[in-house]
Amino acid sequence: MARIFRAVIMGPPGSGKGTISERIARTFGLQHLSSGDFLRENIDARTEAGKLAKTYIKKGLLVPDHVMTRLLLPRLEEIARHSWLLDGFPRTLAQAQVLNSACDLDVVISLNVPFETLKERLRHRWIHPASGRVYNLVFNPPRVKGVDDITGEPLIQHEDDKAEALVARLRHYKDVAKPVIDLYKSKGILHTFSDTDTDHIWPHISSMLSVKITAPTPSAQSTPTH
Ligand SMILES: Nc1ncnc2c1ncn2[C@@H]1O[C@H](COP(=O)(O)OP(=O)(O)OP(=O)(O)O)[C@@H](O)[C@H]1O
Ligand SMILES: O=c1ccn([C@@H]2O[C@H](COP(=O)(O)OP(=O)(O)O)[C@@H](O)[C@H]2O)c(=O)[nH]1
Repeated sequence: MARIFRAVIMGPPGSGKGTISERIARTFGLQHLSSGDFLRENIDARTEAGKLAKTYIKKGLLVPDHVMTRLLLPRLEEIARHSWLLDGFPRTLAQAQVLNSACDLDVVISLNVPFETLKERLRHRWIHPASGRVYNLVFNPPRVKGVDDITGEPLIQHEDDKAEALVARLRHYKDVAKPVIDLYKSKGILHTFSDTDTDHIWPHISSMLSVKITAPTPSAQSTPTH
């Protein structure tokens, strides 16, 4: 049986986590779990956690750690027999520590994209809210302007993708993510990719994952075969 592979992708807003996650999931057959999409599903389904999360998201705040972990960990257990890629979680050191005690990660991908590029991308980002599909008027425009390719439904723009809010958002991301990145660096599982373009980063991520996904686990290597 193929072994289970667990990966996390991190990066500031607009760094291409959603775009790259979609490619990773498609190419390597990993289940993609986006914390933002999962929260929105819970909000739409009016679950208790969804109702609580909405009060924070509406104010532009992070959802408290205990709410996030209570929501995400059971979902991870449900898909425990699959290989997965987590996008948007963990976001804080407390979340990383809880995840740490629940499972061993194989790889953490960290995206490093210049600020000017992030600003430019988010200005042109349009989203199909029901599916989480992401477009960019320059990079990957929808076939028909303002409309989702698959469903034909209207696309929307996030309020906080406006340039004015971005500096604060990025600063906040850096402060919160730094200890998480340091933790994964110290564990030797952090892989950082720096470029202005997902299409340039993608071949490097793809070849790194090809090697890691087919490599035997250290425990499998040491287990004698009978
Ligand atoms: N791990 C998390 N911890 C706390 N809050 C979270 C977490 N993941 C998502 N959220 C909340 O859900 C909101 C939407 O998340 P989502 O990842 O879709 O977008 P974002 O954080 O605005 O960034 P991006 O532009 O990278 O997509 C966040 O603004 C935050 O309030
Ligand atoms: O090389 C790239 C990668 C992404 N994008 C666009 O940049 C925006 C942010 O990407 P994404 O939502 O994947 O990033 P995230 O916020 O999830 O990290 C989206 O409009 C993408 O279509 C882009 O223009 N060039």
